[in-house]
Amino acid sequence: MTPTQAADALVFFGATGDLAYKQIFPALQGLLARGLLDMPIIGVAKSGWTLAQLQDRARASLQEHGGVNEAAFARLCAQLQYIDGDYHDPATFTALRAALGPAQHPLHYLAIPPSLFGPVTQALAASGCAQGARIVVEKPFGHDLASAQALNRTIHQVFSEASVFRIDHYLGKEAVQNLLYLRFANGFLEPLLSRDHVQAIQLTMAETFGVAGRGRFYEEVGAIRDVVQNHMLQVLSLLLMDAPAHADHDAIRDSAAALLRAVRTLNPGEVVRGQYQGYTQEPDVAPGSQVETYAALRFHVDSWRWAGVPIDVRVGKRLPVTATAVTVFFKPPPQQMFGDARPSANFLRLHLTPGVQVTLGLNTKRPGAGLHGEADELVLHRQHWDGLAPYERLLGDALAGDLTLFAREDEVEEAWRIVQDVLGSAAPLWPYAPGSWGPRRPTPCWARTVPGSTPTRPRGHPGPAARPGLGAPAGQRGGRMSRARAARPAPAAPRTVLTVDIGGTHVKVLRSGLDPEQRRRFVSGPELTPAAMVRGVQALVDDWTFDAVSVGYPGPVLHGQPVHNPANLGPGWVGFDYARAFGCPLKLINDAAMQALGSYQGGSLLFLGLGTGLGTALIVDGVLEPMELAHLPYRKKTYEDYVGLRGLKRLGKKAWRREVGRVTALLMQALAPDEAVLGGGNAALLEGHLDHLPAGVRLGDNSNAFVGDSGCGPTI
Ligand SMILES: NC(=O)C1=CN([C@@H]2O[C@H](COP(=O)(O)OP(=O)(O)OC[C@H]3O[C@@H](n4cnc5c(N)ncnc54)[C@H](OP(=O)(O)O)[C@@H]3O)[C@@H](O)[C@H]2O)C=CC1
Ligand SMILES: O=C1O[C@H](COP(=O)(O)O)[C@@H](O)[C@H](O)[C@H]1O
Repeated sequence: MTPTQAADALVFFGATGDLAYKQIFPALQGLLARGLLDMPIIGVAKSGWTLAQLQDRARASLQEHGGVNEAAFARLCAQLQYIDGDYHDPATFTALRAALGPAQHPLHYLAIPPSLFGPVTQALAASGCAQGARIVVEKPFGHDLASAQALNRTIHQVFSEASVFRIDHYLGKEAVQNLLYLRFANGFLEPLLSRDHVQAIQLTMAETFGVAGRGRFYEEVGAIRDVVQNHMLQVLSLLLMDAPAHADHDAIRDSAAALLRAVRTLNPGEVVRGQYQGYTQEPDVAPGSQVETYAALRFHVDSWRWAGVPIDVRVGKRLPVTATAVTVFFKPPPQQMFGDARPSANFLRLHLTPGVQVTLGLNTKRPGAGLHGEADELVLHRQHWDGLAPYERLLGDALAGDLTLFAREDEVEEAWRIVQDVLGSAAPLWPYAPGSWGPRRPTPCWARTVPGSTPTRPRGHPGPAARPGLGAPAGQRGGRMSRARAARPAPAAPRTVLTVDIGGTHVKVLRSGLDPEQRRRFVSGPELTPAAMVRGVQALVDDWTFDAVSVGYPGPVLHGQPVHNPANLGPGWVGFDYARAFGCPLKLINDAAMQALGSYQGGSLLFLGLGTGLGTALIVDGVLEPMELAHLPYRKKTYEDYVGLRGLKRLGKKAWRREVGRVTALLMQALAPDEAVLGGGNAALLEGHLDHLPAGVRLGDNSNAFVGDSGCGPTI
């Protein structure tokens, strides 16, 4: 069969399965509604069902996934046949051959467990059902490189490559096709996408839900096989490939395959694997399962165009949002012409799910006197979601014989080669809290959520997909470009940040990219002035280079400035020009807030910093609120008098620990956080004494002070 001949029968194996229920019946109804499926539709499975039962199942599927179009559903019922039989039984295929009748070019869709792809292909050949036919193969295509190669060999014994449609539903997404179109239909964009202008790329696929009843399947794959080997690498190949000679299937696939060949095989040392807490309690999941539900991976493309540009991919289940987006960060201008702080990074962000959105991050002049800038976003978003659902588009293309949106043999094998060394337990597995952005430790800076790279729901996205022809409001085609003042700051450029943590006994410093063990410190105390602090820091770090300074200040901060002097240090901290003294862009925040950020894993968190004083901060659903609870009355004094250093000295360790427990319990009662973290220099005295503390309390890691505001911390 040549690729341009349209199919004259559709056979779908796996008719009673989960995918058929969630995706295939809605796609069939969509195709029928558009008049593209005027042929026999034959479902094959082994449930022992009747045709009427399959029709009932189809109706239930449509009711749950977009609604029933009665006219199209009536056609579906009229055209639908059902063959009940085991795929290992040749009689099933004899029955299929008979049901196909005069059809010359059937399309066989294998929506079945991957272990059956080979046997069903062979049975199709043996029964004569493969003659003149095409085949659609679900994902995952293989389990690793060797099994993918073996499956390709098996399939090619029966079908030529031009008749094999390896489905990756990401390629059927409107936004993924828009990525291809945007790149090569706009002349200005293409020259910018190279190492000359790009400093980093980040692709995140986040899902709030877990394995959602697919525990058995997930146990065999894990996140890397499930979505990195296929969806993520397809997106990267379209984003990074050179321009194809034409828009036809082979030219596009040639470019994508050439790109994949240049992607370096992943190194386990540049992969972080995580598993959400509670995964092993999911149905069909092994108690001690080592399967990852989260992965952060650093890719390198060894090509003239992309050499040296870090490409970070993060995927995970039970993360804070459901969204997929890729962000290209551009290099800053070569000179800083204006006196204000270094401008935010320019970026191009493509939201891939849900909906379609393109965002360009720019710096523009703030209206008013002087030349001062602010971060702006130009946002192109669809008013209504009226694109074809991916399965409808892909099945329609396969029926028509259009291979453009299907993965080719060499692409699939290259993708397996790329992930091959990081499959299974090649990298250690770290737990993470559901609703957080993945494991905290020992996640390197690059693998954490970089400010601004975090996908949120694109603006204007109406939520669940409304399907055309089903009584949904008529979709408005075309996009709308708006100039949107960024609701939160545009992403900071990935850059080197010196973090300074000012404490009552020591000032500690660390540069981003260094190990926490490499932090340095000098003694502070009641005499320390800000000028002395700056001199001390500069002396300590004169062999380090950095682009910006981040200061954790031990007192209340408003609009980036101290509100009053720290209780335990010298005078002069209010009104001091810290940025001028350091001679570079600087951000100052409350020190407890900084540590809280470093400890935050989602939900609501109360942070108590047990140092010379008592630092307090609360984060609720990503909103940070530094607080000054230390000076509230407690017994005859204040909280700080009991749990700060003075309290420790006066009471002794044992009684101090009891007071820490009481104060923590009181504050937890009042503020009802999901958890409390006790950090600060004296928190170490609680190790081995956690029985003094209420439930829901954990000890923080003091290096979080450097994580929280080093430019690698979570987006708040
Ligand atoms: N579910 C999803 O969300 C997604 C699934 N996929 C892929 O789609 C494919 C199908 O997945 P899914 O629908 O979840 O799987 P299910 O286990 O839900 O369904 C499997 C289907 O195959 C049939 N089947 C299995 N073994 C036999 C056999 N020996 N003889 C006859 N029929 C058999 C089952 O029939 P019966 O029930 O009658 O036994 C059922 O219809 C897989 O490749 C999966 O990776 C891809 C993306 C998403
Ligand atoms: O293939 C898969 O994709 C889905 C995500 O697809 P999306 O279109 O909703 O972004 C993922 O949840 C699933 O685990 C995986 O098998």
